[in-house]
This record gives sequence, C-alpha cells and structure tokens, in this order.
Amino acid sequence: MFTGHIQEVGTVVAVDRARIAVRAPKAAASALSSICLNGVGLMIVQTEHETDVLEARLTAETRRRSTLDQIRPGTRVNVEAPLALGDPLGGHLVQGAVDAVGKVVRVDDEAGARRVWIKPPERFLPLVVPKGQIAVDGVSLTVAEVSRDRFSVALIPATLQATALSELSAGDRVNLEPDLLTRLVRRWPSDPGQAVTEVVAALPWAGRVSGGQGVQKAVTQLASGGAVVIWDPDREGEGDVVFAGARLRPEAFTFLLTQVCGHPTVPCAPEVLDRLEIGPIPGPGDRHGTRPHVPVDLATGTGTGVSAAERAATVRRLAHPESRPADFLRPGHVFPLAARPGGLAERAGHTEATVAMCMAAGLPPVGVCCEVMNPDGTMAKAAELEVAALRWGLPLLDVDDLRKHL
Ligand SMILES: O=C(CO)[C@H](O)[C@H](O)COP(=O)(O)O
Repeated sequence: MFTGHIQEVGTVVAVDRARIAVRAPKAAASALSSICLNGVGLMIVQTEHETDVLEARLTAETRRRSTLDQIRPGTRVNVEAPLALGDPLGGHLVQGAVDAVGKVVRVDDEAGARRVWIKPPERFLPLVVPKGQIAVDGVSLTVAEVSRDRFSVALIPATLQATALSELSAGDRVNLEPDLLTRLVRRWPSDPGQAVTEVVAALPWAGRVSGGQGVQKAVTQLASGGAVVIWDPDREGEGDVVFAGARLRPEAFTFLLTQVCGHPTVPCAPEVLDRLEIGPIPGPGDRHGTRPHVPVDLATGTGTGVSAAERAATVRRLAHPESRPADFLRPGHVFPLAARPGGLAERAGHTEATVAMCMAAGLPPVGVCCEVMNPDGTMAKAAELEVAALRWGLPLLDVDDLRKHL
C-alpha cells in the first residue's frame, strides 16, 4: 500500500518487456521488496547499491493497463516506497493498481497553481469525485473539477517541485487510480453511497451553490434554458425545479413530469395575469399563501392540452410579451400562480423566487416550478435534493440566497 506522497523522482535507465530499471538513490538505499513507479506498484527483483539502480518486474498485464507500455530510458518517474504500519498517511490510500490511462488535454498556469485537465476513459469518470482524491502517476491529488468528459487537478508549487508532474503537457498519458473508498463503493451496488458516486460526474456547476456567485451561476443556467433547484427549508420544506417560461422546451416539461414528479405550476408577475385576464381561483387559498389562478390551455392547440409539448407551448405563450387574453382557453391544464407585487422582499415563496430569477436572467417574468418528489411519493428534503441536483447536473440553492443576492 502507498499514499501518493512522492519521495523522489527517479530516471528510467533500462526497460524491456519483462523488467524496468530505475535510478532512484533514496529507494535504492533501503531494503525494499516493492516500489511504486508513476502509480504502478511493482515487485523489486534486484537493487544495485553502487549505481542506485533498482530493477522491478514488468508483466504483460501491467504494461497493458498503464503508461509503462511506452516508457523509455531517460524518462523521469515518480517513486514511492511502500507504507509500513504506523507510517503517516500523508496523501490517501493508494494501491499502486492503475485503473485507467488518461490523456492530458490542457495545462494552464494559474495564480499559485498549475491546472491540469485530464480526459480519462468514459468508464472511469464515475470514479472521479469532485473534491475527492485521485492518484495521477502515483501522486495523491484532490480532484478540483469534474466536467462531462474530463476532470482537473491543481498542482501547487511544492507538488511541481517534488514530482515529475511538472513535466506534463497536453497529449501526455498518465496513470490513474481512483480513491480506494470510491472504488469499493462502486464495487458493491447495494451501498447507499453508490447513488452519490454515480451522480457526481456531472457539470461543474451542479450541486449546492451559495452566495452571490452561486446565484449568478443559477441565473446564467436559467437564462440559457436550463433549470435550477430552489430549496425552501423553512417555509414549505420542499425544493422546486425552476425553468424560465420563455425558454421552456417540451423536453423540459417531460423532465418535470417524469423525473421531478411534483405539481408543475407557472409563477407569473401579477401584471402578466392582469393583462391576460386570468383571474384568481376563488377561495381562502392554501396553507402557505400561494396564489393559484385559473388554469389555462393554448387556444390554438389541437390536443387535450396535457402533453408536455402542449403544456410547454402554453407556458411559452404566457411568457410572451405580446400574448393576449384570447390566446388561452379557461379552464385548462397549465396552472398559473401570481407572485406578490413586492417579489421576494414581500414573500419568500417559490412563486416569487421563480419570477425574480426570470427577471434577473433578462427574461419575461414567467417561469415554471415543480416540487421534487422522491420515487416513494414523499417530498425530497435537503440531502435528497442535493443528490437529485447532482444527478441532473443542476445547481441547488437556498431561497434565502436569492433574497440576499438578487
Ligand atoms: O405549486 C405549489 C403549491 O401549490 C408549490 O408549492 C410551489 O412551490 C409554489 O408555491 P410557493 O410560492 O408557495 O412556494
């Protein structure tokens, strides 16, 4: 077992199909039986103390699964001696068992660190967890970001100085070993943690976001036709998936009906409903002061008004600045809600949050919100919402953040 803390950078002096010889003075000075070279755990067969060269056995399996298939004399490699019981775990548990070879796709020098983007094989991506650990050429690193087909690590100057990762450039191949715990969780599907590991290979803006920056990410997402999840922990204790009405595609409505599974409603600024002569549903209203209005369908529709495509078209027409009262049949199957005139300052409901976000996105003040329901019919709470947001690749933010930063 290793920990991904590199003790020295060695130099390959000879390699063939069955063995690799590396000059590594520190390792050669100790009586070792195994060694980790660029993340590959190998049996040492011989150590020449006079030349500081140790020789390790290579198998066809090792060469097939790692970058050691193409390694050449002169290549500098990361060297780590095995952990002994009681040694500090400076990095994380590294087995020296390479799972995949990734390709460096980009190297950016940033303030204080060098960011390296690595594209692993697709099968490996679910094992890469943002802020989790990964061994890259045997070096224990924290995953900075995970995107659709790649992830990044930030190399601090100390790592650049102490390892051969400083020599990486676009096009290079690297050995990858996932964090042991992630690997084990994936191995036993009944483990409850599996859901999380399955969903985290999502967009970099997915999952919980907060503060002004989080609100900005969410607004950008909405403006481009995407969705955000708004969590209201105190009032309703429910989370809604929200889309902007003007950008609503039929697929988005299908997603609400089949994945989100709550009751899709259409928050509107009150002046929109006044203009369209869509009145409130009479009655005292629900427990939370939501203001439901008469449901509508698009008058030009040809079906029942229920299909995802028809409901999306009805919502887009509600959001259209030039829509008129005659554009809608009453009652129908799309449920408008009226936001308070004072917006989020007056009431911190999903209705007001949806309208406020549409406006912040520079779009008409009409959106769709739909509560996230668990597969068992109960309403999703904080942890379930976070897992759902990660699985769907959506940002999740607290309604309170919207109040503060919109
Ligand atoms: O549709 C609803 C209730 O009918 C939902 O609860 C939705 O979240 C909007 O309501 P609110 O503004 O009270 O959060």
